[in-house]
Parts: sequence; structure tokens; C-alpha cells
Amino acid sequence: MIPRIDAACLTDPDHARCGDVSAQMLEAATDVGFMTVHNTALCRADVEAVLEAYRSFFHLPRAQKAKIDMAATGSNRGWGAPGAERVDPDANPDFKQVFDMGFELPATDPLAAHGLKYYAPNRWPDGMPEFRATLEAYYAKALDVSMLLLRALARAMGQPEDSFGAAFDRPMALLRGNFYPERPDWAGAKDFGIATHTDYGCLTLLATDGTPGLEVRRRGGGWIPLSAPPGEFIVNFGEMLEMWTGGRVRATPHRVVGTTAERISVPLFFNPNYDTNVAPPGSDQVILAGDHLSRRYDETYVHLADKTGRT
Ligand SMILES: O=C(O)CCC(=O)C(=O)O
Ligand SMILES: [Fe+2]
Repeated sequence: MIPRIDAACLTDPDHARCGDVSAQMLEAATDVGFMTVHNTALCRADVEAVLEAYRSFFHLPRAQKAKIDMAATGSNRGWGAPGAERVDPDANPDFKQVFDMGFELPATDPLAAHGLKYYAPNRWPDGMPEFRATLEAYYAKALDVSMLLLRALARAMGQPEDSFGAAFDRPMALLRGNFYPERPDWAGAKDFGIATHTDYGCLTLLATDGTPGLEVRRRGGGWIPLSAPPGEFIVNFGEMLEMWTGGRVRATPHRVVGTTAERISVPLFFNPNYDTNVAPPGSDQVILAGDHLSRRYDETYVHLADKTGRT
């Protein structure tokens, strides 16, 4: 069973309808690795607006999207073509397309002068100001919702509310639109919309257009289909939080095979500040969030793998 959480209960847990929301959250994080969350500050209309913005972008002629193809840069901002990512070395590159945008440091931030790749400038399609405005507005709210969830999780784990939260004032948070066309005729057993993977960061706040497609690996084998309508979110936990909690929180593998229906999903990958040490507590290791993220990006983005000499 995948826990279904009413986000209003996280701020008002004593409300009559709430039940033991902390226990549900703990089960989600430490057992199945997934939950759904509704009643957040992002309402159905916010999600529908961002889905519509991505839909119009992805349906542009290829040549227009290619103008902001991230493969032409050393960063992951802008459009990622089909085949731009291989998330599973045993599978072929994914047939999805993506559009990525991330956190931009204010020019006055001392770090801005360092040109850190984690905070690369966003790239926008020409002549679509409403696309940018819609994504930026969604991004800001999605950061708030993710922060609320992570604070609630810390509480549920019996830790100070800020035990993760303090590391998110310059989050390497990435907002992505995933566009899955119909599963192509040529697709074989090694071809996926997105092949089996775990997410890299702490928490993923995923909106979808409601079309089924996501499958979550069941402990002990098999796949659990999971879908949610716009306005209800699918939330899962990533590798950094698994490390940071000494394995207590689970990063659960998942995939999208693809169906005869087109599908759009919108993950917000809630990654902490680049200099956060996400090593297990009590270990004397140092694992910087930025180093983990760039290693995983280098392994995944075909254009970055090429640059580091891997294939
Ligand atoms: O499209 C989905 O439902 C899942 C996408 C996903 O797992 C990802 O982008 O990391
Ligand atoms: Fe994922």
C-alpha cells in the first residue's frame, strides 16, 4: 500500500480527519519509498497550467527546441532530446524528451561569481514569455511544498524539524518536464520512456497529467503501477536522503515503459545546497551533495558522459 497524505494535516495534525499522519509518512519514507500527497499549496489549476505550458513547448517543431538543446552546453538547462539520457546502463537511452530549469543565484550572491555548474543559467525558448513565467511561478511554489514535506519527515523521524531544512537556502533543485510520446513501434525490451532508476536527490515532488505509466518496484519483486490526477502529487525519496539518513529512508527504483498514450510528468527534484554533507551521520565520510549530483549527471546525460570520456 502506498500511503496517501493530506498535506493540510502536516500543518494542522490535530484536525479531526487527520489520523496519524507522522506514522503514514514514516512508513512511506522507510518502507515503500513512495507516497501521494494532496491538498498542497499547488492547486489543480497551477498543475494544469504548467502541464499546458510544457505541452505547447514539446509540440514545437524540433528545430525550435534544438535551439536550446542542452547537449550544446556543459550544463543541464533547456531541452533534452530523445535519447539524451541513459539512466540505466543495462538499458538503451530513454525515449522521453525533457525540459530542465533550476535555481538561479541572485547576482548579489557571493557564489554567483564562481560560475558553479549546479546553478547554471536557465535557457528559455524564444518568444514564449508565458512559458517562462508559468514555470518560474510553479518552481517557487514547488520549493515551498517540498520544504514543508521534508520538515514534516524530519519531525516524523523524531529529529529537529530543521535537520534537513537548513541545507536548502540555495537548493540545486531542478524542475523538469518529461514528455513521453507514444511508445515507438521500434521499441524493444531495452527501450523505456525512462528506464529503471532511483532519483539522485532528497525528495521528488512529481505532478502528472493523470495518464498511467509510472511503475514502482515492489520490495520482493514486481511492479506497482502508480498514478495520480493533476493536483495530487506522487512523492518519492532519493539517493542523497538515503545516504543522509544512514539508509533509513529508502530510494526506491521506478520506471516508465510507455503506452499508446502520450504522457507528461513534472518532477521537482529537491536537491540541497551544493556544499551539504550528505554522508551518513556518525560516519567520518564527507559526501558533498554537489559531488554526488555531478557524478550522477555525468553518468546519465549522454552529452556529459561524452565530455568525461565515458560512453
Ligand atoms: O514520469 C514519471 O512518472 C516518472 C519520472 C521519473 O521517474 C523521473 O523523471 O525521475
Ligand atoms: Fe525518477
